[in-house]
Amino acid sequence: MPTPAEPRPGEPRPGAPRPDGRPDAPHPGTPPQVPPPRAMTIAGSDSGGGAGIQADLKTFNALRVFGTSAITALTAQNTEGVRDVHLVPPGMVAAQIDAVLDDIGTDAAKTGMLGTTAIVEAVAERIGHWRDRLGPFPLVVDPVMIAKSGAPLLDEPAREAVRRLLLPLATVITPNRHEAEELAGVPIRTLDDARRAAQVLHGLGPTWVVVKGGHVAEDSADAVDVVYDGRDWHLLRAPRIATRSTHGTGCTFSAAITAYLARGYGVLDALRAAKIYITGAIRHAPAIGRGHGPTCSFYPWEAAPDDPLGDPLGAAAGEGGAPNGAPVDQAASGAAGPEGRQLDGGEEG
Ligand SMILES: Nc1ncnc2c1ncn2[C@@H]1O[C@H](COP(=O)(O)OP(=O)(O)OP(=O)(O)O)[C@@H](O)[C@H]1O
Ligand SMILES: Cc1ncc(CO)c(N)n1
Repeated sequence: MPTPAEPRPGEPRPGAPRPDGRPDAPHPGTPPQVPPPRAMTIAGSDSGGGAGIQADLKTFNALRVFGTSAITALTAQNTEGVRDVHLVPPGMVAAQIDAVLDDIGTDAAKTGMLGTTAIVEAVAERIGHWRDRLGPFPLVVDPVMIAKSGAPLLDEPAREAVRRLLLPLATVITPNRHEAEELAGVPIRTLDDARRAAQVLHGLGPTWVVVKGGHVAEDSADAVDVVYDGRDWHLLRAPRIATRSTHGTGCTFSAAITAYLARGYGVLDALRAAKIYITGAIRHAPAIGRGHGPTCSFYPWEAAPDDPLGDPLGAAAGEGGAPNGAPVDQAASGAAGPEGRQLDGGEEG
């Protein structure tokens, strides 16, 4: 019988307690674990659990990505509104980012509620620093400004800081109608207005712009998001669901984009997969609270318990060994929504 290999000098014996007191990696006899993709959210806490950090971490988890966080603010919030806000000192926001990225690293990150200019400055500075150290991980900027209930989540002067410091760092920005109007200075009523705003926003430095359509043409049958990368136009189209459960839809959508980027999807595939996810999460929203209820982050587990949204775009979407291996448009041309409907309005001139 072969004798078990002796550990080399300096290596711990399998199963022995680690000198730093941290739990040892796999229990002897268990197969080696492949570490999951990692995603970080830098955002505000929503005590009601439907938006902000909570929506982001639930979404990362549902999409099988290990989530980490830096909290920028505490909100006392529920489905009816925001009762109070307590901002985290910018140095503490930076310390959370440093603690996570110094040890755990990340495969993608997103920002949500940032509150003030000082927090925007701290976040932009630390992201620049850690991208220099770790490599240029993708960053999704959801330029959150006001809650659905109307409460401000970013003060007026900080908008300029978002425009100047954060948008140029972004791989993808995901403004809703109001945020796109504010940042681009373009009023939006129609999809053509959204295209005009996307063009202006692209000029501010992000690689991809998604102007979300939740609040554009609200009487139309579909919820359509306009996508622009400086060269090509795409539409993310899905049926508009008649519901009051739309609290945190923007957070959940941008978190899903971040999760798919962390999993190695190309940007357009990540957007298409995230659109499928948010549509399903809205459709399966639970009846929670008296106001605008949350969406259902874990609906894929109920629909297919053995394969929760393994790959909504089909095997071609390029996870694992061959990220982005498939031609993006070929992969997406087969992407049907939860209704079996085509989600992508296709390329446009
Ligand atoms: N009723 C709906 N039915 C289907 N999709 C929707 C609906 N409302 C929003 N969406 C989609 O959800 C995503 C988020 O868009 P939305 O414009 O609601 O973000 P938001 O206003 O930033 O949300 P929030 O402020 O609640 O976080 C987009 O893909 C949008 O098209
Ligand atoms: C903390 C937080 N972030 C974002 C939003 C936007 O939905 C919210 N309502 N609360």
